[in-house]
Amino acid sequence: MSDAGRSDDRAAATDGGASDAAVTETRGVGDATPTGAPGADDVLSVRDLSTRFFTEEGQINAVESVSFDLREDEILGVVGESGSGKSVTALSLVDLVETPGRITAGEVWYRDPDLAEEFRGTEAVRVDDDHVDLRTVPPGVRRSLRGPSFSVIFQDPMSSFNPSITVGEQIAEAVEVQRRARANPRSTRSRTQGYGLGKYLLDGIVPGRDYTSEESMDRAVELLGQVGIPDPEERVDEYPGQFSGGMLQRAMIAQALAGEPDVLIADEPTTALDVTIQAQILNLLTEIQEERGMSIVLITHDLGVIAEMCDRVCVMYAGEVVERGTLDSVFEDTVHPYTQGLLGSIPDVDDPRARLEPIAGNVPSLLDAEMGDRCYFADRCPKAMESCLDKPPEATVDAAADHGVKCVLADREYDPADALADDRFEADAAATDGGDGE
Ligand SMILES: Nc1ncnc2c1ncn2[C@@H]1O[C@H](COP(=O)(O)OP(=O)(O)OP(=O)(O)O)[C@@H](O)[C@H]1O
Ligand code: NI
Repeated sequence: MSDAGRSDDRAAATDGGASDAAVTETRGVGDATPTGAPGADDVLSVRDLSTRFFTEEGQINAVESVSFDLREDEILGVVGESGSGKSVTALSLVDLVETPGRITAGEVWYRDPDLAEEFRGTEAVRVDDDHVDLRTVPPGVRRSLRGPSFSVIFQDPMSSFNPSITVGEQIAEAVEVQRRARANPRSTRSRTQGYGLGKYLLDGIVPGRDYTSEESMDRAVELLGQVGIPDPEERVDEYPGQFSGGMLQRAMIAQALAGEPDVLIADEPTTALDVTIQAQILNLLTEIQEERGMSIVLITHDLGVIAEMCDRVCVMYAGEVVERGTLDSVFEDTVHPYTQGLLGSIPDVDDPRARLEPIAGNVPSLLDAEMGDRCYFADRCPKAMESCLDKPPEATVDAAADHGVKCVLADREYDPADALADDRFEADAAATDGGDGE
């Protein structure tokens, strides 16, 4: 497999063509590496998405050329340690990255035949069959999709409620936005006008009282009940501050479901909850997903949750997707030592006394200046070799299982004789500082 067409420049993320060259050569029949146009059953196809934060300390590469497909009716798990770029990826999908952050490259193809029809032939908007690259549509249209098309359950429930509006009104508003969008699917303008209330107070718009219909309020009560909030008829009139963290988390899930979105992005939706409720909520998500045919991106630290719920999985490390594929293939034919490490840290249900083995070392800072151009996991990797000082291209493990990995072990066995000496990283860093780039 040739590495030839590969640009060494990290900025190659902005130049999909060059960085894809090597990947294309490794592709098998099943289109394992998501580099081409979105497939017909992909609700969402992300290509080479990069998001950076431009801070005083320097440029932080929070999301580094991430690509994946979200299929219709599937749950895609995104897993990785703290700081691996999961939340920033989620925010990037819905265009909610805030300054000093910015999406610097990539495509976010969303399947929406009406939208595609509306923009087909326009110059600035990229359309591919039924898919539209959301990065190229006007920002107002992008916002209008939040709710009826995309919903996000954020890690921090406080951030998605306005403290001065009752929980019920905010959920009812999400119901109304969805109803308007459904009533008028072809008109982007009507959606855009509908946008702005409920959870979109992120943009500082506050709905007036009595804005929501009784019908939507009834639906809000129903949704609160569904997510396990006791006495929903009463709680619906309370303010977010009157809810405990766990209750608010559930209310946020109700709010996200109110829009009946095509795509639900759930960022650690149950971290704040106790184990019983956690299981309840996850069951609820699965049920609703099956009932409504929704696609879910489920972000979690917990590979156990992934194993239970997901069809497909993306493993993130240091801003990159390092291994991805169907659950079975990634769990059974694991290639990346990082994935192996995460799997090793799942509690063994059959043997509760089994020790957890967290991966030694820490996630790198993601500061561009400190990242270099090699496998980012190499300095924690029990199988690091000399070749890991070069950036590994994504290789196909099993095309049929959509299983790809960024690791040299994809096509060679680990040989302890090749083990990398500990001081090689410093030597490599020194060489990079000396400016050996081409
Ligand atoms: N507002 C910000 N300003 C600067 N850097 C940021 C900002 N938000 C995120 N980052 C950086 O982006 C990186 C990825 O963060 P992210 O929140 O996506 O990680 P995560 O995988 O979701 O972690 P966790 O599991 O803890 O939620 C972090 O290392 C952080 O340094
Ligand atoms: Ni996060």
